[in-house]
Amino acid sequence: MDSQMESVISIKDLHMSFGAKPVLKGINLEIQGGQIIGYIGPNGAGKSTTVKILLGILEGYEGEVKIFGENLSFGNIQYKKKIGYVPETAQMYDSLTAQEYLTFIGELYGMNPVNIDSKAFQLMSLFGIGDNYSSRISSFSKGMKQKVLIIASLLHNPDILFFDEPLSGLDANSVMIFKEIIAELAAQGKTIFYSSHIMEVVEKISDRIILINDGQIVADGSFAELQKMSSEGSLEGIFNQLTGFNQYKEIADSFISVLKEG
Ligand SMILES: Nc1ncnc2c1ncn2[C@@H]1O[C@H](COP(=O)(O)OP(=O)(O)OP(=O)(O)O)[C@@H](O)[C@H]1O
Repeated sequence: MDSQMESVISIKDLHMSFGAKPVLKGINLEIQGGQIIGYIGPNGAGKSTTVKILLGILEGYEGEVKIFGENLSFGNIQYKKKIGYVPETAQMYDSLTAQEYLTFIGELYGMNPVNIDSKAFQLMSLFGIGDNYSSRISSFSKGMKQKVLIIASLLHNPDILFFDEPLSGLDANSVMIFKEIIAELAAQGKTIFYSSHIMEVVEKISDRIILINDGQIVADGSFAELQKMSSEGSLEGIFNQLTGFNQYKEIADSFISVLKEG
């Protein structure tokens, strides 16, 4: 079996434009199972656009995108049952209780309602919010909502997980639990596609880091490999260098000057 056949995600020469504006300019990626992929880049670089194409919720791209060997443009959506997703900002049906919401999501994935209920309650309890299982989501704090979103993405035991800023709102203890969970999921062979702007976390958890800038991949390798191609020691420094950014002080000073006007 060649490495291409083993790819869980395969992207070839992916282009995407919104109107006349090119956003993805030839992305090529082969991703094998059992890895945590840190997918990083500046605001507007094209990360969410890539993920939405992989999720099958954004069409009109050029190039070839395959998940589990299945070409997405052929319209077979079975692969979606093997995918979990935590979006950066989510519409959560706030008037539902956590129990109702998770049951709804689990049923969308074809799970048995009894299994969903048992699993969802146990997972919420493990995340310290079991007492809120029957409460409306509208009464939840930001971090509590985020925990429900994480549980919703994992409930059906997917093989690929797409996380967009999954730690948003989580307290330090919950962050440790979450990092451990994803490390164990990757060890089981699952693929984690992890988008975040928190460089310290991406640096630590990722087996492979893909840096995208202006719709193109500008670095792809382990943190150690990225360090070798840069004079910087931290991922934050490598990010600044490879995206050609070094004027943070000047910009901050100008910002303060504008604030002082009038
Ligand atoms: N539906 C849309 N219509 C028009 N332009 C869009 C649309 N979605 C995204 N874009 C544009 O595509 C570019 C890439 O956006 P995308 O959301 O993929 O960036 P990102 O890397 O995820 O950024 P961030 O780090 O800010 O989340 C941006 O310039 C954005 O304005």
